[in-house]
Amino acid sequence: MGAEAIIIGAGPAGLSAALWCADLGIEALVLERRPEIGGQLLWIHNAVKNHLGSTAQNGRELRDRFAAQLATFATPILLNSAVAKADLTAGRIWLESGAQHEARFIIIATGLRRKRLNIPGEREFEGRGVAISATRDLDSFSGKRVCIIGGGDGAVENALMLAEVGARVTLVHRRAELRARRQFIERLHQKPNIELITEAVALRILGEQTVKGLEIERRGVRLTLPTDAVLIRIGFAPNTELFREQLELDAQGYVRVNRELETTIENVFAIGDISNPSAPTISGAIGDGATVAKVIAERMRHQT
Ligand SMILES: Cc1cc2nc3c(=O)[nH]c(=O)nc-3n(C[C@H](O)[C@H](O)[C@H](O)COP(=O)(O)OP(=O)(O)OC[C@H]3O[C@@H](n4cnc5c(N)ncnc54)[C@H](O)[C@@H]3O)c2cc1C
Repeated sequence: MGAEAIIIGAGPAGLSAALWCADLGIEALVLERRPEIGGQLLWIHNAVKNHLGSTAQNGRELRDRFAAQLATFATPILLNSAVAKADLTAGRIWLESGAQHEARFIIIATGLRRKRLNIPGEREFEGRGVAISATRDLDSFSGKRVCIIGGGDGAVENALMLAEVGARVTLVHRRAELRARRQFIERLHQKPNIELITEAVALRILGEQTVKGLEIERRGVRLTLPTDAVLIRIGFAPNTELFREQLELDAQGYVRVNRELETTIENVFAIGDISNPSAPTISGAIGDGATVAKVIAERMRHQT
């Protein structure tokens, strides 16, 4: 028998939906494009203290606990299985490999990705001085010049962490005011090795074998900041391009859902960060997984 529900994405939302489906007797199949489950949990390198009922040294530790709990059920989770195409009305999904899956209920839990600037040099120097993902090896930046682009929590927190290991940090932000939380901004102003450049736009990343500079434009004037590394921390975007033609999205690409987390297509749900632009959290994603499974169980009960 095929699955009754297909869950796309194995972050907290998808894993919670899988757990609840198993508990409620719904046959589910999870499709995850990466080689391991966890979604953004794998990017959390600090302690997770705000998840009720369980703290963790980092997101990976929390992920391991989710995985252990899920392993007590027999829900199939296909890794390296990126969904490439979907006919949501027909409940049909195609993987990049060409394999096809079908189910009456589709649960989309594809989460967020880090935004890129799409400027010259960004892809060319990625891994050779340019970083989009989280910075783990902080000590390697000691004594180095680092430009960080962005003005939210991620950018300012990274600037503080790097300043603390002795990097010379320039924070480049396109607006006049930073968007980060107040505690971060107060600490930023106390660090002599962080320079803040506001109202500036990054134009291109320069280098040869490795990064040598960042060209920016500020109030109509172009200048090059000499630097050893460029970290891009300009926020997140929802992974919803695949469904753009079929679902109703808001201006930022987040899926619009009703109170049952159902999209504009019957029996197609969007849960977790992709339908929650204002408050993306682990707890919220997990709650969505529970809600969607309960809604599906109720529909199945009334139709059998
Ligand atoms: C640095 C950082 C720190 C954070 N700290 C906290 C914190 O302290 N507390 C807190 O509550 N929240 C925190 N968050 C937010 C939290 O991690 C997210 O809200 C949560 O992970 C959202 O879960 P999700 O399942 O909706 O999406 P995600 O975790 O993004 O998972 C989505 C999954 O879908 C997969 N996917 C995407 N497209 C496809 C496709 N086409 N086919 C198959 N699979 C696909 C992805 O690979 C991914 O595994 C933090 C986030 C970050 C980045």
